[in-house]
Amino acid sequence: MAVFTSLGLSEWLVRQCSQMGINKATPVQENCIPAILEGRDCMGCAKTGSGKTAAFVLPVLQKLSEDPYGIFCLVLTPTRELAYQIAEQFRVLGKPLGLRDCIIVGGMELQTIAMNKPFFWESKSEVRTVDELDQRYILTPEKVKDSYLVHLIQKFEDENSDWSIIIFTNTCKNCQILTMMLREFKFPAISLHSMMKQKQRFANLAKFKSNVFKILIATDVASRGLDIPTVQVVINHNTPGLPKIYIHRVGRTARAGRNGVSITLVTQYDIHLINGIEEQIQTKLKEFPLEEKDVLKILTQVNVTRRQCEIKLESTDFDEKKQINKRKQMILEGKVSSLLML
Ligand SMILES: Nc1ncnc2c1ncn2[C@@H]1O[C@H](COP(=O)(O)OP(=O)(O)OP(=O)(O)O)[C@@H](O)[C@H]1O
Repeated sequence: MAVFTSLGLSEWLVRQCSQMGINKATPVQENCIPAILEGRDCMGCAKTGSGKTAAFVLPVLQKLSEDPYGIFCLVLTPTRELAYQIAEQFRVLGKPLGLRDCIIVGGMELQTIAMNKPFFWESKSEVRTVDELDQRYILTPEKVKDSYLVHLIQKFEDENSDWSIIIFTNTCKNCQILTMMLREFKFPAISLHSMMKQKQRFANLAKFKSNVFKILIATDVASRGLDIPTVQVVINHNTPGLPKIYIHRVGRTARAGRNGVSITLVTQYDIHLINGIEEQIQTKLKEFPLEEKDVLKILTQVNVTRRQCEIKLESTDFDEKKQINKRKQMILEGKVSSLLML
């Protein structure tokens, strides 16, 4: 690993990095920072949690410090939460510059920016090595996905004093129901999905980051880029349909060289999806050992609780299909870009 000064970064930036515990450059930083400093267009591709943000934030700050004038940099992100997270990195690293930033989310038109002759760097492996991330699966019968989940969380709670879990699920409705259900079981759970008001999304994320709530139940709105170093476990409540989504989701743990576990709940109908994932990540998922009889003990209680939560949700105005249709209509009418809907 190279030290930052050897990559051409100024002393003040190296000092800022070391205050954040960043002393040696990761491969994506080592390869991209000099190219960006040379003024070349650059595309960097590396595994999750490997410091891609600092790979562009650092050279941007250096260039800005050399000529601190005007609107210098526009960063586009796939989700609103990520926009705030990246702005925070700019603020922390760029503090000595008195950097001013502006976050724009939702409700604006986007324009395409043309790039020519980019420098392209891709790491050999885009996915985690087994050393850092222990990737597991649990084969579950169809309609008892939820009992396994409750049992798993119970197990983590019993075995660890300090724990934090992200559970990914496929729809906003499922996300909402799972949160209600886990709360019935007195778990400290909170949700994050795109049917929530933005203010609530930020508030919930902040509560999870500060460990007030130890379980975040989220849709794929949280699967890209979120950097919460304390997350030890990612549970896929549904098997992701695409390997790329799997890679992004499980990449929310084992960040920056830390260890982590991912557990994917798999039904007999998802085996082909797991095969596709294993092929892409070139790793065989290992089975997560669980005592089935312990799961069966809570089966009825979990099913009844879930049904009660579904009934409770039906009595509210939570209508995911209606929301989706409304958004599609807005995109069709050109009132908003699909990118800004995430
Ligand atoms: N050189 C470094 N040494 C140690 N930690 C680092 C280094 N660079 C960045 N980090 C830390 O690593 C963590 C992950 O960085 P970052 O969020 O940029 O990863 P990423 O590659 O963008 O991940 P993802 O693909 O999931 O978005 C952050 O907490 C960041 O502060």
